[in-house]
Amino acid sequence: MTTRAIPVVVLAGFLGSGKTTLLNHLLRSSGGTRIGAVVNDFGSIEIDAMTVAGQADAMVSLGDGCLCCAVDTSDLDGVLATLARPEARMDVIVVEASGLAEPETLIRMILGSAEPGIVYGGLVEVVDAAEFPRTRVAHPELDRHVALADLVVLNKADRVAAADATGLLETLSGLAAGVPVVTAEYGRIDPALLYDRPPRERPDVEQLSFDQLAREEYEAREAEREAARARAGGDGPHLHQAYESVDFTSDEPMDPRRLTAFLDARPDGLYRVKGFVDFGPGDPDHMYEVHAVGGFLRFRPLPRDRTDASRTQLVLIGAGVDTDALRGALAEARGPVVVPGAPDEDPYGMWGVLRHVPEPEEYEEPREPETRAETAEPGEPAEPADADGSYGPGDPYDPADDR
Ligand SMILES: Nc1nc2c(ncn2[C@@H]2O[C@H](COP(=O)(O)OP(=O)(O)OP(=O)(O)O)[C@@H](O)[C@H]2O)c(=O)[nH]1
Repeated sequence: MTTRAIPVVVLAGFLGSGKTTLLNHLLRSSGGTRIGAVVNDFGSIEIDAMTVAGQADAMVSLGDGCLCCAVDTSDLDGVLATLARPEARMDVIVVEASGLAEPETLIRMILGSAEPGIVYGGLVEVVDAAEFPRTRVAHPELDRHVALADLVVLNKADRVAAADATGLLETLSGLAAGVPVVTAEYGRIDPALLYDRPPRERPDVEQLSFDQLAREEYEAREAEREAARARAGGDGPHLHQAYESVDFTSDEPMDPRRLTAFLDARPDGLYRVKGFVDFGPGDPDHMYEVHAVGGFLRFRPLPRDRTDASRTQLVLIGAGVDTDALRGALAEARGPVVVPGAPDEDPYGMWGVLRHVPEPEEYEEPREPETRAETAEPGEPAEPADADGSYGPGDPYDPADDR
């Protein structure tokens, strides 16, 4: 029996570009390919890890801080060694970098890994179509990240006009000369772009030449880039140097009006918010996943019996933000707990949240029409609650739509 080296693919992209969404798409559409996921969260609450857990064949979280800053690379080596054990039977390992990571450093760490069972499998750079023009101005180093990629995914194509998407594709193709640039919505790319489908029984000689070629090609390209960087005066500042994160946890439910007022008026520098919110009596049946990226804000209801999240856990990431003020504002947005049916109950309190809930069709994997008909229970509504497909306060949120 031959043992082939397992490709390690690095999934990078600026804060909120859609890396976890893409990783989850790969995991859901793996079609038998065994994927090991390594997730590196920037904050100490591991929101990404919680979102990915349960879907991967094996998931390891390397939390709190950018992996690329680790002086000691043994953490990553240890994780790769565990996932590469023959008993784990992995076909591919995907390392999701934090949104502030330097992909270059991560690639070097993988190439320099002492683990013989792995081979560097390429860099996928995810770009947020709606935010890239702005973030690129603030962070010119993003151009360098795109240039390093082996595959560029122009994600969130649904958020820009077709003409803007075309312009962005041209820009990205110019930056990443010679590599594929694909557009995507919710990270739905063809997994074959990243790895071969179960490449189990390949003859020795083919495996060797394939892996060897990939490495040699990368090393030649890297040497060229290294020389170009040295001529230009080095790597420049790392993204995460300017950013700070605030973690917030509360066992007390959050007040929907005060939390949405805070989020709707969030300071400019606060680029990313993610996590889970418990609105207590505001919606006893659901926890809410929240995401803010730049000017974009979304809540997504998660039936309580189908999520491990049980209390409010938020990570806020920004540059030039007053972290104490953020903590104070979040503390102010807690409770008081309203007793259902009591006179001071706020029946419209959740409206501000529901305004930011997308229709499930927007973010779900497309389903075959007959799948829904087959899985529907007798009497279960076949259509969303309202004629326009939206959910409003009082409408039952159908857990089947979360599937
Ligand atoms: N409209 C739209 N939203 C998207 C798309 N892809 C992802 N999102 C949303 O963007 C938000 C951030 O997505 P994530 O996958 O968490 O982004 P990330 O890159 O992992 O974020 P960080 O780990 O914080 O850097 C979530 O609300 C996603 O549902 C897309 O193609 N279109």
